[in-house]
Amino acid sequence: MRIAIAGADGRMGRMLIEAVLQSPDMTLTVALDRAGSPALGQDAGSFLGQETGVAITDDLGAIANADCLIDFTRPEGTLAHLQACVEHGTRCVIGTTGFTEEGRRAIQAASQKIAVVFAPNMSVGVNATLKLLDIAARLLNSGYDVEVFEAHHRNKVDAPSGTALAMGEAVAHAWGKNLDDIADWARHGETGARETGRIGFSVMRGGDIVGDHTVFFCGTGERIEISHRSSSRTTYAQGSLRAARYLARKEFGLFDMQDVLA
Ligand SMILES: NC(=O)C1=CN([C@@H]2O[C@H](COP(=O)(O)OP(=O)(O)OC[C@H]3O[C@@H](n4cnc5c(N)ncnc54)[C@H](OP(=O)(O)O)[C@@H]3O)[C@@H](O)[C@H]2O)C=CC1
Ligand SMILES: O=C(O)C1=N[C@H](C(=O)O)C[C@H](O)C1
Repeated sequence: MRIAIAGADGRMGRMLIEAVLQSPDMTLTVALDRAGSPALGQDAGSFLGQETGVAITDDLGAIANADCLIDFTRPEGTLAHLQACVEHGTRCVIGTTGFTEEGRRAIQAASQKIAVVFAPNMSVGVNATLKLLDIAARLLNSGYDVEVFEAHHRNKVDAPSGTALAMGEAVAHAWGKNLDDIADWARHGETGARETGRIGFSVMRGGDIVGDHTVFFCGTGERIEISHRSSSRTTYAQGSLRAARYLARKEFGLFDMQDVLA
C-alpha cells in the first residue's frame, strides 16, 4: 500500500513514518505538514537519520500518490486533507481529535465517497476497554456515580480527550442516554451535591504523559475503577496501520476501530 502521512513532523506523524518504513507491505509515498512548517522540504526520515526520498510538503495534490492517508493533525487540517482524499479517491485513517459536530458531519459526508476509519484511539487496549465499560455500565446502571478522569502531556490542545469522550459515550449509550444530556464537563465553586445519573469529567495536563484514562463507578461502600494507561505511542501507530490495511478492502463507508478489530 502507498501511504501518505499528514502531520509528518508531529509526535504521531514521526511514530507513523517509522512504523510505515518498518512495514514490508507499505511504502511511504507522501509526507504532509502545515504550510509554514519549518519541516517542509526535509526528508521525512531525517529524524531517524534515514533517507526515504520523500520530502515533507504542504502540497495536498500529492495525496493523489497514495492509496491511504493517515492523518494525526488538527481538525481544520484533517478536514482539508479529507477533501483532497475525496478528490483523489484516497482512503483515509483519521486519528485527530477535537472535532465539532459540524466537523464530524463533514467526515460522515466524505465517507459516502471514500472509505474512512475515524477513531479517537487506535490502541487495541483502549478499544477492549470500551467493551469492558459497556458491560460495567449495564451491570452498574443504578446506585453508581460515574466519573471519567484523563491525563495527558502538557502539549495536548483539546479536552477532554477524544478517548475520554468515547468512554463517556460508551457508558451513556449503555444507559440509553445521550452523553451531552448527562455530562458534567467541569466543577468549580459551590456546585451543590452530585446529581444521580450524571457523568463527570476531569482532566489533568502535565509533562510527557502519553495518555491515562480511568472510569470510576462509585457506589456505597465500594468503587470500581477501569483504567487504561499508554506508555508509548507505538500502539496508536500500529493500530493506524491495521486500520489502513482494513480500508484496502473497502470502497467507501465510515468505520471505527471496533470494526477494524472485529
Ligand atoms: N486516535 C489516536 O489513537 C490518537 C490521536 N491523537 C490525536 O492526534 C492529533 C495529533 O497529535 P500529536 O501528534 O500529539 O500532535 P502534534 O502537535 O505533535 O502533531 C500535529 C502535527 O500536525 C501539524 N498541524 C497542525 N495544524 C495543522 C493544520 N491545520 N494542517 C496540517 N497540519 C497541521 C503540526 O504542525 P506544527 O507542529 O508545525 O503546528 C504537527 O506536525 C491530536 O488531535 C491528538 O489528540 C494522538 C495520539 C493517538
Ligand atoms: O493527544 C494525545 O496525545 C492523545 N490523543 C487521543 C485522545 O484525545 O484521546 C488519544 C490518546 O489519548 C493520546
